[in-house]
Amino acid sequence: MTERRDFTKEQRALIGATASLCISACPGAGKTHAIVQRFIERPVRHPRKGIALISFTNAAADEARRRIAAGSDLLCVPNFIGTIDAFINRYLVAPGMLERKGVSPTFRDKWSSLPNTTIDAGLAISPSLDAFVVDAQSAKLDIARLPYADRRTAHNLKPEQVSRLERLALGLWTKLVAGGTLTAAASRTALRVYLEDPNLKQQLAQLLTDRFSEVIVDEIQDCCEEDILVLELLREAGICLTVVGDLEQAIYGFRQQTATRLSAFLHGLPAGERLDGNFRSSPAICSIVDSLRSTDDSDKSVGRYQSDSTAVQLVSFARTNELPKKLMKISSDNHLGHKDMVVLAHAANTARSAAGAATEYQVGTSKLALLAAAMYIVSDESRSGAERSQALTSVGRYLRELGDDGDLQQQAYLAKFGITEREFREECLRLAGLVPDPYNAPPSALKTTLATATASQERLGWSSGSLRIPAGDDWPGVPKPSEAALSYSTVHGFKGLERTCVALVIPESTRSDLASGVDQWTAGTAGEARRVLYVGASRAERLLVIAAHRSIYGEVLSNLQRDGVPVEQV
Ligand SMILES: Nc1ncnc2c1ncn2[C@@H]1O[C@H](COP(=O)(O)OP(=O)(O)OP(=O)(O)O)[C@@H](O)[C@H]1O
Repeated sequence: MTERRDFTKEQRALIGATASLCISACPGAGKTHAIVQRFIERPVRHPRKGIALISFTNAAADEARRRIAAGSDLLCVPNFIGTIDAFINRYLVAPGMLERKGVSPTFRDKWSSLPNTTIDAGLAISPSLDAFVVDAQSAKLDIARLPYADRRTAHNLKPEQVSRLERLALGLWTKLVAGGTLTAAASRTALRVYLEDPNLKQQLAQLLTDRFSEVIVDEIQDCCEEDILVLELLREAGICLTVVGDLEQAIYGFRQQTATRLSAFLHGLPAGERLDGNFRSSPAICSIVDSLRSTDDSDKSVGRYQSDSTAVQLVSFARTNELPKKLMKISSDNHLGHKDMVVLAHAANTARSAAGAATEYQVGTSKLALLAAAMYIVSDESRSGAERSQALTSVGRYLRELGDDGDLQQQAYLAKFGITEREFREECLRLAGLVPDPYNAPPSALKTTLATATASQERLGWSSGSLRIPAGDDWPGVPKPSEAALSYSTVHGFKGLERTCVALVIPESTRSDLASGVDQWTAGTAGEARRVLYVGASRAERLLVIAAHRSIYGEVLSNLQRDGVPVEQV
């Protein structure tokens, strides 16, 4: 089962409640631990029904699974542990689509994981279908979703050219969805449609009641509008609902639009006592978390660092590439190893650079170069599992585009070649493993190796014939190993996680969202940018380093002093 621990009286009240309940909690209050324990103890169990434990990110769902012993029956049907997207896909959209269209859908993270999903209108750019905001009736190009290099070109397109792209995008989207392939956004569009049909809504509610006696939702503050629709459906269906969260940790923009509806929903649930004991962080960190919070709630350090007197460390910088050295020195001065520190920032590039990692690479646009980069990343053990898995998806996509069946939907393609999705990925992995470092030799060598991979070509139906060798038989760009001096993440990506030492980077005031969070903090106003600072700071257990650009350093220092946060300038 889980790690042994003594739960507090407040945590026990959450674990043992026998009816629906809404609990708010400070960061590090152990709400995730408590709800995992509730999932295990199941005070509202039913002999045939399961319990669902829903999180908002894959990382959080993985963490919940990790805390429940591997192989435990609790991880199996009829129980569910996963993200809200997976819950919606499996228990609402899949049965809804089967009922409505007689099709069992498949779900993809992004359209770009599928072949032939770029929109080619004979213009200077061919955006991915992912760059469009689509509902069932219209598609709209969202320039912010384009690669940086394409944005200027996109801004210069004539209105009729944009309309042409949008028409083609809507056509492709409609074709893919009708064939039963959906991304998370498409799935939510379908969900709305299904829940507007009273009969179908009733059927789906019945399916949920037959399946679950209780649904537990972690991080309730992250709900968007469709998620609230689902919660309302669960409540109407009479399923016991246990929801926990911290409204101050709402750091996704859509929360703004849903705040009122979410509050109304939460007010309809019986409220439990707020959990205000922070097991994660030292007193100094609890103190800056209180300062960053826009309400008057105050937390108490009650965990293993409650007697630690280390102050928050404040460091100034002019350029982020000065930071790796400074941060490493701070971690050694505090007797911490480099692995104990994570560098967090709002933007991935800032975090990457402050951690001393290689910058993003440009590998060119030829299929051979793209395939080489994806194969290289798949085999690069220094990269994260997510990055390598995404690269494997890209290998699959490029191979499919090299075949005659690129237009077939993935399910039809797999059926045609008599393989499962898993076998498809294994084949892609095998192929990538043939040339773990394509950059050791010129592009023509990779092309020759691919031409001799006949078993893979037959099994997956692709051919290397159309691959062009880049000019001069030289690689246009080479992905550098992603070995960073320190580990790093965006604040959003590190939500729900913790580390002994966190370095939170606040870049130059004119360019950064976090700097506007500092303005909100100074002015005492609530805002998402301030909440991002709050989430970032509250990930630290023993040592929090605030790396503030020199343009904002003074303001950060005076806020800390104003609120009595123990601070040391380093
Ligand atoms: N009763 C307890 N006794 C000791 N340590 C605890 C207890 N409950 C939780 N913890 C520890 O506190 C830390 C935070 O727990 P958890 O991640 O569950 O908090 P959380 O409320 O979900 O945090 P957040 O919302 O900030 O992500 C973990 O390291 C956990 O092991």
